[in-house]
Amino acid sequence: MYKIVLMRHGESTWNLDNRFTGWTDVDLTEKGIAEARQAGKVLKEAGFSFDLAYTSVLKRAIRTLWLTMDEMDMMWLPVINDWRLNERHYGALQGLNKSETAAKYGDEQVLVWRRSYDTPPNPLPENDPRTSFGDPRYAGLQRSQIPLTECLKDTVERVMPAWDDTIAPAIRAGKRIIISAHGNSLRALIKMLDGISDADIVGLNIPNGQPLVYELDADLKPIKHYYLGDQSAIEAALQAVASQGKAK
Ligand SMILES: O=C(O)[C@@H](CO)OP(=O)(O)O
Repeated sequence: MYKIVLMRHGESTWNLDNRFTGWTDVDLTEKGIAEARQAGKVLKEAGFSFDLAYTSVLKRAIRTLWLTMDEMDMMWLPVINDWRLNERHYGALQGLNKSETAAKYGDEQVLVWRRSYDTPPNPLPENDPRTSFGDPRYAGLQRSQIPLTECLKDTVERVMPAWDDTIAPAIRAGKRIIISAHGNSLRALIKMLDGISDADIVGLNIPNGQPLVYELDADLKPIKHYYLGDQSAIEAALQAVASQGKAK
């Protein structure tokens, strides 16, 4: 049996402002920093240790990992930064306030943009200053690999090769891993791991900064999963994420 830990970054400045974030590289708030440190404490108390970490190339996930590892006195842990673990690209919605967008277009439309499997928001125009073309962290990619928008299906299509090519082989080789990533890149991974249907994935939300343990069998199929920490706080955090896209 293998055990891996998935964790969404702590609260970011744009989570606090309730803005669509996607590939925008915003940092953690003070609360996000505290959540990341608390995650480290909880993991340490539960006896976890790791051989390898995976994260995205976005600082909210990277810093969450650093802070969690600092609490565990494991700053030495090897880290693989993989752009394929980035948040789902939110297209032209990036930067807009979620409640204001719901007031303008309706809660249902915003739910489709936030949670549907295959409906992407409108893309960023190619010449929009918010695109990631020219950003040195993506210098190794083809232009066609740098999204202008994504639906969850598109995110699954880049997260899965990261799982198949690097993460799954490391787990099979006996490495104890932690993945510090994002709400929707983790939804993509969990959809695949648990075989969640396109319809049911709409209801899956991931709270900030809470370690989520997956126990996997020899074929890397999930046996069970559970959040570590205060279960009622986690439930409240899940409901709060679900409500972010409502007008009121
Ligand atoms: O804005 C985003 O990029 C994501 C994660 O914070 O938000 P949502 O939960 O609306 O998909």
